[in-house]
Amino acid sequence: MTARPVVLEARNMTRRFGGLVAVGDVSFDVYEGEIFGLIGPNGAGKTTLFNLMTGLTPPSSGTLTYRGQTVTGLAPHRVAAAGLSRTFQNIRLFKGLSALENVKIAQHARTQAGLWRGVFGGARAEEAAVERRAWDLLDLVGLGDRAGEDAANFSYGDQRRLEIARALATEPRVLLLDEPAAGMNTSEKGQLTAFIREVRDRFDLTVLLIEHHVPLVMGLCDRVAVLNFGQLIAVGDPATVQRDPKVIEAYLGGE
Ligand SMILES: Nc1ncnc2c1ncn2[C@@H]1O[C@H](COP(=O)(O)OP(=O)(O)OP(=O)(O)O)[C@@H](O)[C@H]1O
Repeated sequence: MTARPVVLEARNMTRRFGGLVAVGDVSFDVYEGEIFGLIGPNGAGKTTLFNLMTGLTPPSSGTLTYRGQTVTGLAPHRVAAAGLSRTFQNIRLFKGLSALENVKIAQHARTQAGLWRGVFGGARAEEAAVERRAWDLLDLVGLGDRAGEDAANFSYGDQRRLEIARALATEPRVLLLDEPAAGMNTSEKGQLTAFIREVRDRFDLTVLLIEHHVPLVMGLCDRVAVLNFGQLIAVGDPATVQRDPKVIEAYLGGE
């Protein structure tokens, strides 16, 4: 794993909210193609760290570089355009719009740029390509036969799949998933490991995920980082991290 190129370098990332250090001096590397899990007790700073990495929250200090390019300080849409795309703990679909429309909207930023670049293809060709790709993505996440349905009618599991399709629509190189199993039933959770691996392989992605469901993290992730009170207390392969006394203490002491 360590022979692979580093795609993300987090260096001393810190975020304070008043007197609270939500994320304190966090540094780690993520290697190309790995599935990297971020765990920790409630309030440990996981979502804040994702927000710092994707431009939603500016860091108090520290940097994130993606393939050598500093992405901290960029607006969220610029971070996405650089290749980092994410889903949210609280699902952010457009309710009242169909699954297909939800995916098409997510492609919008990319295709506008493409519209100006495309000398030979007109708007109609562009629209057809958007539509085709949206269908492909829905097929991939197993929702191809429900493309016309209102996203509001989907189960949690299906809404999360649709969110992943939307994230993939921006053609990311790195996919950040905030609690992909939240709200899923046991059978949906069971399918999620294979699904995330399939998405990683098919799109040649690096995947970061926050997840509370420990068996899922342990069975899915190549490496795991553990946050506790904003501090990174362990990074390593799942078996080693699970045995780490600091990690055991954080979970037993915190919950
Ligand atoms: N915008 C904010 N303003 C003030 N405090 C915040 C803000 N966002 C997060 N915090 C605080 O920062 C700390 C870390 O929160 P965060 O949501 O990142 O943790 P988490 O590990 O993602 O938690 P959970 O597992 O419960 O989702 C918490 O104490 C939280 O209350």
